[in-house]
Amino acid sequence: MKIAVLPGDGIGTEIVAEAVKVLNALDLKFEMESALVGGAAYEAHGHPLPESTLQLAKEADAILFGAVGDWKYDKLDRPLRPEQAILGLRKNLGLFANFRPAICYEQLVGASSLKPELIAGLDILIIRELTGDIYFGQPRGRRTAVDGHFPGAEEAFDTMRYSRPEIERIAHVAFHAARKRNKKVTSVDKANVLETFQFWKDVMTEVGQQYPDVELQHMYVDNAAMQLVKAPKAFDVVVTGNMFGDILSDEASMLTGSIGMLPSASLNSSNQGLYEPSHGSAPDIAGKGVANPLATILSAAMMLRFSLNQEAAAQRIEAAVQKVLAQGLRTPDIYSEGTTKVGTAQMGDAVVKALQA
Ligand SMILES: NC(=O)c1ccc[n+]([C@@H]2O[C@H](COP(=O)([O-])OP(=O)(O)OC[C@H]3O[C@@H](n4cnc5c(N)ncnc54)[C@H](O)[C@@H]3O)[C@@H](O)[C@H]2O)c1
Ligand SMILES: CC(C)[C@H](C(=O)O)[C@@H](O)C(=O)O
Ligand SMILES: [Mg+2]
Repeated sequence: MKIAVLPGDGIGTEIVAEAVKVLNALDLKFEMESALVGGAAYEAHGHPLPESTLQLAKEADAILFGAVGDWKYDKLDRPLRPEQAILGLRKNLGLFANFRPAICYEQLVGASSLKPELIAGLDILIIRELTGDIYFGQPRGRRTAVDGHFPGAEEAFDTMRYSRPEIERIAHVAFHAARKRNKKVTSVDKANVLETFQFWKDVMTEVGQQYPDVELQHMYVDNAAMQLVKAPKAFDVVVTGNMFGDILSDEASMLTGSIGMLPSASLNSSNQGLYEPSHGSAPDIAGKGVANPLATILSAAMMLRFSLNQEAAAQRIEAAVQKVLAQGLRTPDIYSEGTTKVGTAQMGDAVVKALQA
């Protein structure tokens, strides 16, 4: 079992170190190889996704990824910016299915900004299409406007697009996932305005007919953003495009207490996967030893489950995470009165200890 370990930038290195600690504490044999990615790779090799890093990722059974990005790179040409590394990995490896489960652990009900009764027992799964949409559509760029409100003005443009097979395959992923859960799929779109999302809705409806045992609900994205904080437990599986999924998953993270609790898995059609927390490199807290490593540790559990066929080990990690939360240990992002504040490494150590108990 070969794991490519790509810590990246900012808190990426701190949180991945804890996940690696946890993996090493399992009685399993992994070959782990690390490489630079993002701003760190740009500094060393002049490119955020060097050929050697991409090659390592392609050859591995799974990739454990931290986060990339820092404000100091925002003025670079776009192809050289750290974020292009994660986008390039997703595209090159065909990682089209992004699973972002938002689970509110019993012990964290008080850590969310929402009322406890709204989120207690919450378990929803956001499935975000990850290799299409306005993120990758061509053409894009800058030009002089020939029409619109200001002809002759400088303008920028991107292209939103989805093809039928792209929508069909993510629809099947969502319906399959729902079959193993509460048998409800909410497809989030903006069909009332965008042709891309009318097409999305039509194809979702067609594919849904093959799953008569699963309820399909359509919802506009603006309403979905509102319903997620009004009645989040009404959702089971949420399937949506790349851009809406990016935004709604950050919103859903607050239902779990913190973005530091939201893991993710990005899979391709051969179940090779990239596993990363849903959050970014958090430059505001990087280097302080206070980042929450649990989203990354839980992403490692997803890696064991989805790509490495080690369900028992995945469950051991998840149980260990619940145990440290039950012990009252909290990084600052999930701290509340009466609990014990710990740093990144202490939290990782506690998970390792809980694994062994
Ligand atoms: N997949 C990725 O690598 C990824 C994802 C999102 C953002 N980014 C990049 O990260 C950089 C920072 O972006 P941002 O600030 O908008 O988003 P962010 O997710 O990095 O941070 C948002 C807020 O959440 C907090 N936070 C994030 N992770 C945390 C953790 N584990 N524990 C405690 N607090 C945590 C941060 O301190 C910050 O206040 C940008 O360069 C952005 O492009 C990368
Ligand atoms: C860093 C950025 C490219 C990325 C995205 O928009 O997909 C991030 O926000 C995420 O959610 O993984
Ligand atoms: Mg995001």
